[in-house]
Amino acid sequence: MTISEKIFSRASGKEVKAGDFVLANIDLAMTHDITGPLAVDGFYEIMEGREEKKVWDPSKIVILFDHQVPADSLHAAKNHIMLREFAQEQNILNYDVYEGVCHQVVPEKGHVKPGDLVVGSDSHTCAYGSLGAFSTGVGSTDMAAVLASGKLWFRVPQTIRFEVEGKLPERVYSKDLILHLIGDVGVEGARYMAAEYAGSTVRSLSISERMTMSNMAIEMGGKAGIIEPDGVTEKYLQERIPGYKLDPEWVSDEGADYQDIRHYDVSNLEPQLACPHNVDNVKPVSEVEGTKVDQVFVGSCTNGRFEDLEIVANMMGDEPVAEGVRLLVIPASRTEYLKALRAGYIEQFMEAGAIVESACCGPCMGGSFGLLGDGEVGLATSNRNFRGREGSAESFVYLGSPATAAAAALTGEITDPRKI
Ligand SMILES: CC(C)[C@H](C(=O)O)[C@@H](O)C(=O)O
Ligand code: SF4
Repeated sequence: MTISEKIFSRASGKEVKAGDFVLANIDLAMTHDITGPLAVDGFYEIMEGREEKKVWDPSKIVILFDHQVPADSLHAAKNHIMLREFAQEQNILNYDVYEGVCHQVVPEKGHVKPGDLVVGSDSHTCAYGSLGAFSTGVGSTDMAAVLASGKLWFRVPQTIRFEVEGKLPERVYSKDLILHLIGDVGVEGARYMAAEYAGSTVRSLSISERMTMSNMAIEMGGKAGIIEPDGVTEKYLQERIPGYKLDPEWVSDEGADYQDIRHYDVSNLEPQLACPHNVDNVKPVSEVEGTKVDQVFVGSCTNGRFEDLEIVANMMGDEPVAEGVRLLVIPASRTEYLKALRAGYIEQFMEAGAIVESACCGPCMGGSFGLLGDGEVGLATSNRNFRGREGSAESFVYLGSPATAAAAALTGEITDPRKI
């Protein structure tokens, strides 16, 4: 069995394999300020006529505010009021108004562990696969059903395994690797499959770097982006769940039935960029060098952690942001912000002329602020570059690693970070 088949077997109480339809028990459900209100409406619709209108288990629900914080419109403010009231009424204690981007906060607070079945009403919920959970995004109506019953039906997905070997060269990171994989298989390459990342390269990555890879599984159509848990996972969890011990069950069996196994050697991988307007339009940075940029955005659930900010800070040193370029730095959570603050990086960014905002999604999906205007070019460490994603439909978004972002912030154009 693959790790995903094992998780679905446990969650549905019977042995299942890829292709089976199951009704599974959910271990954790996450919703946020954009998709939450619709899920809550749906929940009350399901509950109509019942005397007790209670969620299935308040301790297994997490509600976070991140896409439009602080409220950037009256509509957002209304959504926030509704969710706060819902959390209070339902006794949902795991809710927070300004803790940061959901996909950073959920693992950071120790809500997810290997073997869990997690759903979130956000497509990048696949990020928690970095901890060996089967974690996937669902729509608000599915979330309504989960809030009411704690169950959801699934077709157990096939698995596509990515075996990655070799040491990542200097200034080449897990973001470059995942972009490379997406470029290779395409935006539908893992459609409805669990993307399983394995091999010595993946093993050598920190949880932060693994999160970047799991986060972007959806950009190849993946249902999940799962990494078998190991000592690195155990250590991360022990810092969050006192006494946590890794259960050796949560790995794929030798000879498990895969849809496809793909092999990669990253020893010579160059820094990669997803070019406008699709995440699978991936090219080595060297091919796009010299393109002028108007805005560099360092942040999001993909690459807004302390480690990412550290890469940018180290590359920038005491150099200023290039003239005419807006560098927008938005840490992914309050915790990551504080770590960067204490390390002196926030001060460094401010001195360099950057705009530093508190933890939220920022311009990642063209939400609250930092939008690109007609004809403008942005380079972002986030995960999507669809037309209009960060503002104007006439703007252009490139996606790259924090190092590639730092290089562009320093030079004002797309630059190979290995040259800095
Ligand atoms: C707002 C939400 C539905 C959306 C998602 O599901 O991914 C957003 O987070 C995104 O990244 O596009
Ligand atoms: S940071 Fe971007 S990708 Fe992540 S949840 Fe927010 S909008 Fe979605």
